Amino acid sequence: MSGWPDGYGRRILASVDSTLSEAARIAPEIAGPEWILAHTQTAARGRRGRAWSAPTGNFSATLVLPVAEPAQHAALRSFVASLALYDAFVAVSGQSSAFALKWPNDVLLRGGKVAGILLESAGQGHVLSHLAIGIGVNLAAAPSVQDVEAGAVPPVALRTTLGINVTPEAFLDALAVAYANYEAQFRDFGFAPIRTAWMQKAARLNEMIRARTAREEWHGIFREVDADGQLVLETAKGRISVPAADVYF
Ligand SMILES: O=C(O)CCCC[C@@H]1SC[C@@H]2NC(=O)N[C@@H]21
Repeated sequence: MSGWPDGYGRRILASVDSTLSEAARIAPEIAGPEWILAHTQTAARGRRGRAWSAPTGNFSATLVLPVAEPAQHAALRSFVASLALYDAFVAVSGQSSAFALKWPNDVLLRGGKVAGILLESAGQGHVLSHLAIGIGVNLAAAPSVQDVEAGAVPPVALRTTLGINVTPEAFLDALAVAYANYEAQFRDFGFAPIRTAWMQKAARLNEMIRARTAREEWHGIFREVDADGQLVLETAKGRISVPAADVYF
């Protein structure tokens, strides 16, 4: 992969509180998709209000997309972004079998978490005005296992796991090209091909997993991701579709 995709802008910051916060600040003034890359974030956030470790050398970026569509449809871009991340990892490492996708939107490297995605959005009612896709990749360093929730997959870094040094800028080049390809596919053909491609790279498909929210927990065989991006589990009480949860192996 090489070059930079047509129609996508790029801003590179030395330091920012969070590229997601910066995305919210610039969203009203942008006319097209814009990548924001920061070398350091001082207040990076992860899913479910968790803090995210973003030291210099790791990849911290947000893609801001002006969109005028229902939130449910826009949210499927977490799968678009996951696929793009997978392709970017393959492009920079030359390896594919080491990587897998964990529902809803983590990337695993040899079973450890190497990247995470957090979507944020703004708009009026059910229709959005912009979507921000925040992406963090442990290129150089991963937080220690004591710093993540008990039972979560252990964090890993690309450098220490595969011995590969990749700069955030080089990773952004690969990711931006891959993202633009999948975004065009999503725009032209909808979620179906994205869903199929995602499941081909899914971790633990047809295996027993646990899905947990603040209120409930389910055990079941991970059968598929449905047409709405929900996790389909075959439990002792039958098939269920889970719209949002944390997954444990
Ligand atoms: O919890 C997760 O797995 C999602 C982590 C998302 C982290 C990225 S780093 C760039 C962007 N800015 C943030 O504050 N968070 C996201």
